[in-house]
Amino acid sequence: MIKALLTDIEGTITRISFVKEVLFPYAAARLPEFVKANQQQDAVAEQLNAVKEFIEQPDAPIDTVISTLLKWVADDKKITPLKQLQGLIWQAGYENGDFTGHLYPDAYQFLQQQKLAGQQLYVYSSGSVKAQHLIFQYSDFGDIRPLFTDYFDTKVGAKQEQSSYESIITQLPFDANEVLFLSDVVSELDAAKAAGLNTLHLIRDGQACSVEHNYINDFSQFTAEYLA
Ligand SMILES: CSCCC(=O)C(=O)COP(=O)(O)O
Ligand SMILES: [Mg+2]
Repeated sequence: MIKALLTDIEGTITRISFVKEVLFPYAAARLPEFVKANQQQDAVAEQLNAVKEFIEQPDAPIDTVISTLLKWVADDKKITPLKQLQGLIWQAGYENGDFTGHLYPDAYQFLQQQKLAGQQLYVYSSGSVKAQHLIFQYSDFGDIRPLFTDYFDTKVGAKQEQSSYESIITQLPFDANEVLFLSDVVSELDAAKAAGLNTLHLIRDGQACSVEHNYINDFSQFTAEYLA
């Protein structure tokens, strides 16, 4: 019996185009200036050092670090230091009202209903925990952070890795078979399933079908059978 839901963000409860056409370009446009202006701050310096470590160039100049980060943005790489820096940059965008966090109305209604019904709600996204807090604090439906019990990002590992889900489960008061993972990406669902979690595939365009996982096109199609 399902006691907790673990949800992805982009493509599952949030429109992909909001992330790719609003959030990513906003961060990319401001990243060089942000990094140069804040490179001495601990939170930023830590991520810049992580980039240098990743590219195995401990003495890389700041311009090399910035061009590496921008290449990762262009390639949509889910590499932890990039995702952490994006979260820091998005803060100003949300606070200035440049955008609000997109949430599908059916997803918002679903999350509210499940919370009211007693499910614990958790988030696992490649976006940093800070970015997750921001999208929910400044969501289209206001501050919805109270819906969620806890948040996980790539600090537990990549979303395609079975070990990431095993690590999350060790941090929850539930067994893997009591958790339902929601995502739009088959490789993530495969990894979660291998770790013993239940899975539900969100296929928002309504065209494809899923053979390996239960699937729905939006949360209006969610039924109690997925909680059994
Ligand atoms: C927290 S909103 C930004 C999401 C993001 O940066 C991203 O890469 C999307 O990853 P997800 O795991 O939510 O599909
Ligand atoms: Mg996703």
